[in-house]
Amino acid sequence: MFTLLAADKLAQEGLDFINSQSDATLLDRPDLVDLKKEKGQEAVDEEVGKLLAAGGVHAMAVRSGIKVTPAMLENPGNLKVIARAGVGVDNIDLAAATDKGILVVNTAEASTITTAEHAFTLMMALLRKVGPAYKTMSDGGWDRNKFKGRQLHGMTVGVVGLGRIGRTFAERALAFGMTVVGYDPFVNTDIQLGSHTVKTFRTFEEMVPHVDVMSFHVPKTPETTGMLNAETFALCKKGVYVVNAARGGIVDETDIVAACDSGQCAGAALDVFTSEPPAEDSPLRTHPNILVTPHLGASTEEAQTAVSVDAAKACLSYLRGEGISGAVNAGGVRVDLTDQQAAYVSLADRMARLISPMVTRGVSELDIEICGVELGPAAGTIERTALVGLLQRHFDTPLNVINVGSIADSRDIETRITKLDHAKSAPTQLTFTIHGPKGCVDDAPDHEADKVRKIVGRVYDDLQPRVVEINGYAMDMVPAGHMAIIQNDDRPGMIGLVGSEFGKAGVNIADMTISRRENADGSGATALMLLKLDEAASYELNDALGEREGILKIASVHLPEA
Ligand SMILES: NC(=O)C1=CN([C@@H]2O[C@H](COP(=O)(O)OP(=O)(O)OC[C@H]3O[C@@H](n4cnc5c(N)ncnc54)[C@H](O)[C@@H]3O)[C@@H](O)[C@H]2O)C=CC1
Ligand SMILES: O=C(O)CCC(=O)C(=O)O
Repeated sequence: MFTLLAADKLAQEGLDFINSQSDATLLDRPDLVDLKKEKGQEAVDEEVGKLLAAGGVHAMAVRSGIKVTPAMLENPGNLKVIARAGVGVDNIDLAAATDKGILVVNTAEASTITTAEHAFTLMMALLRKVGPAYKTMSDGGWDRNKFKGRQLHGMTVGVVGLGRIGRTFAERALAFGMTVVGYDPFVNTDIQLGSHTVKTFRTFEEMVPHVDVMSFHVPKTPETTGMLNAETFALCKKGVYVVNAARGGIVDETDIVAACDSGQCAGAALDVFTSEPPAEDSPLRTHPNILVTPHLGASTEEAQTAVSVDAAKACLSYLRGEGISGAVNAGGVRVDLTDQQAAYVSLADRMARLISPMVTRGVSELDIEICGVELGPAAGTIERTALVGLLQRHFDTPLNVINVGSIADSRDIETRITKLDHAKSAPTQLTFTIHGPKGCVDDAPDHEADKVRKIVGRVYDDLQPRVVEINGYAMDMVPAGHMAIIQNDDRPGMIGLVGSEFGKAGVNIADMTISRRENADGSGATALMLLKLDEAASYELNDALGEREGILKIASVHLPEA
């Protein structure tokens, strides 16, 4: 049974969806938003932190009403996924969630049209002075001269951020007879919207002198914060209009008040604020040329229903292993795999765990060769799974496919994936080659092949995983259960020696495969034994065997049963 904590005010339809599922229960806590207003974010951190630490929450959905902070996620219990019912994830500490292995998803598509419509509404209302005209009338007045506005048709609007909402806004502006230009560092050419070409500029500074109105549709990042400020206002036409329904602070709040005072800005419409709600005495609330709405961009029945249902579905789909949609922090990871792909992901886990104890000097590079086009979609999952298997025994932090990428980055571990389209002669298989930090994985490799660790695995038609090679030793064994890998001189008596040490320790050898590799200088050969055991080999047994003449290396590992 999965429990979803609705830690914000989510539309009923999403909550009803959770309640309608036989494997899910709902913990609806819209009061957390009021708690934040009354007692602050710390009180929310404490309250949600307690709920999570108790272990009964598997998924959490939020809007922008509360923040998801590192303090809240200190001990996340069984929390596996956080869904943002909306687009902007700036209220979720992604690094903290990623470090704890928690998937973060958003519902990016569901509120696009609604938000673009709100930005467009703000632009129209701003240019026709609808806000102050309404205020005058509701105060009992009537003034037709004071509220003369401007016509959109014929004006040039600059769209900052040509993603989903920016383009949807642009389409509407074109329909109103505006000229649309844009700036987006990730859009390198002019874009075609219907029969219209939207000219794009290389920099924001190049665009602003050309526009009568500008509208922001960018995420809040270090690059976008304060991008419209006193300096860039100075480059604008006098009397420019500004719309911000993206995030507070993208337009500098002090500088916009100054620009509206000086007339450099004829008027601004803001839906979003650096601090929400803004202070009661904020000049943004009362400036005659500033129109404000309380973060209503996504607030329509249609969008809120859609984001709430999408968020609930995304959580359950991940928890059930059906798929990941809207992932913000899990690039390339998929859970909706075919049986064959899933079998190769399981093989990757086993191969990495098996080889992990033989990597004694750390890892600097992992080369993953995936032979077989049918495994292509699973490449990201295979990569992350291999890293988890390789690194987990060396870390106290629980690793998973979500957090392992950032942990590997923080340790300068480079992963390279080569995808090969197998020819008829080459079977579908995975090969991992692990390089140590100083070009070696081993303190004193006797053989060139032991400078790296290489393991090759395949899955046959029975979907059972097989290891077919370790460092040049050919074999064919299902890696499962308690296992030991022993490298020894290839000479008579070694099998007996190993058998008798295990026998003395009372550990039964259930299966054994032996492979021989010639020494490069022709001086003889070494062998690799891969043993399946009925129970774990103790440290003492490993130590005792490791001391025996002719035994070069021994490592043991426990893998899931196949
Ligand atoms: N007011 C509200 O209630 C809502 C506000 N939003 C805000 O709208 C933003 C945009 O949403 P979508 O269009 O769905 O996102 P999107 O990801 O489809 O588009 C964002 C665009 O911004 C561009 N961009 C990134 N850095 C930039 C920079 N320095 N300068 C110019 N462009 C840059 C990206 O290349 C991308 O094309 C969200 O990040 C969110 O903050 C979204 C929904 C509701
Ligand atoms: O209504 C909300 O939850 C805010 C929507 C929003 O800002 C977003 O989706 O990014």
